[in-house]
Amino acid sequence: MLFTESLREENNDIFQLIFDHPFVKGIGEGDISKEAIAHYIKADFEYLNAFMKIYGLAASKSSSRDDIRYFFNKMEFILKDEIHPHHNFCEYIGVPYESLQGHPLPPTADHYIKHMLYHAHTGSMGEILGALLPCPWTYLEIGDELMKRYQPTPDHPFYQWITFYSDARTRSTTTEMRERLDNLAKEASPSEKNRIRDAFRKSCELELAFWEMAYTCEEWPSGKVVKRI
Ligand SMILES: Cc1ncc(C[n+]2csc(CCO)c2C)c(N)n1
Repeated sequence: MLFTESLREENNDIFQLIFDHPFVKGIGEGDISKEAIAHYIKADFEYLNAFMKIYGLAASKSSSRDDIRYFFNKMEFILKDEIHPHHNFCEYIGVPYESLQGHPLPPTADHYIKHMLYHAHTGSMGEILGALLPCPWTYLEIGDELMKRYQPTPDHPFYQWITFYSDARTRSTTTEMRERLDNLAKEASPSEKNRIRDAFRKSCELELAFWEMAYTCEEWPSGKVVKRI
């Protein structure tokens, strides 16, 4: 069994909890509160910024031009394309995208970003990819699950969102990242493989927690945050 096949199997419990999460089901049903969507976009705009920075850190740890090109292309894809699903959500709630940018992160998004940054700064390339992979993989499977369960047509309010993630490009992002990680795993020691497993599972947990954060409009316990300058 390939290393990433074993990761998928070990974390199937979390994948199923994600498919059954009320926010994710709400995408399929075309019914989510405006507050939850706005909360999601505010955090996810910052999440995508962090994701691009992590690709940059991974590029700085790359030893071949092929690897540098790979991370560069992935950054460009986020900048140019990954914003389309955000636009779909913004149009649905009738709020300009710009007004949802630059907000402080709620605790779960803050945790997720710092978890990825930790592995990017301290870990091997395998560990970085292990922390990043649940992002495209869970969204690809959400897209597939929603297509299967709800068979949305172009008049569905989240048709663009669902088809974006069940599209061939999210599939190839996932497949390429898996192939890179499977190749690295062939050379990895048992302790490194365990660190990759840990990074992967925590990112799966944090993907699930991110949906819950948006659904419950999670805030910091005091209700106050220090604004960044
Ligand atoms: C919390 C959260 N997790 C995953 C995605 C989806 N996503 C973000 S970047 C990317 C491409 C990776 O190269 C994908 C699929 C999201 N928007 N927000």
